[in-house]
Amino acid sequence: MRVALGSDHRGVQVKSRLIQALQQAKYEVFDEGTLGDQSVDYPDFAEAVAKRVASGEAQRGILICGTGIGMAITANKFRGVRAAPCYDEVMVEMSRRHNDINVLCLPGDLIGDRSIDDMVLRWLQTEFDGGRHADRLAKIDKIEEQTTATQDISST
Ligand SMILES: O=C(CO)[C@H](O)[C@H](O)[C@H](O)COP(=O)(O)O
Repeated sequence: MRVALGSDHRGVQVKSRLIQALQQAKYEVFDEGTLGDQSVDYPDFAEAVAKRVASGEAQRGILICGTGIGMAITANKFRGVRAAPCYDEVMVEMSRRHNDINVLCLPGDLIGDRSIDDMVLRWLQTEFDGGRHADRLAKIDKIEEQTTATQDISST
């Protein structure tokens, strides 16, 4: 599985640690930056990761900023991306089983001493439950199609 990772300055240390853990676990990794601790704008990195996932070049994305919120807002602008901030094991597992999220947004500032590597590996390995949850995701896809079509019409 190919995984794209991105962070802003608040998530860069967590990103480095995760890249090592994922490579050790034999995942193929794209590092979309940032690479240093200078202040940067999280939408730039969320865009890079979301494009990898939306295009199919990566099956999953992981974004880390202070809270994960801005990353999720940005990534969800891309068709086919389902992103959410998750901060503990239960959120991580349910985000896969019920919502089939493909971009995990982590709060670098709030994760504390939790084992982030284990949390992320659990997220990567948890399957979607399907069934009634798939019907709900289909409704979200329909809304996405309708709103995109409306936006296209109003911009002409
Ligand atoms: O979630 C975020 C954006 O919604 C993050 O917490 C950012 O990392 C944060 O806003 C960056 O703030 P800074 O004061 O410029 O470090």
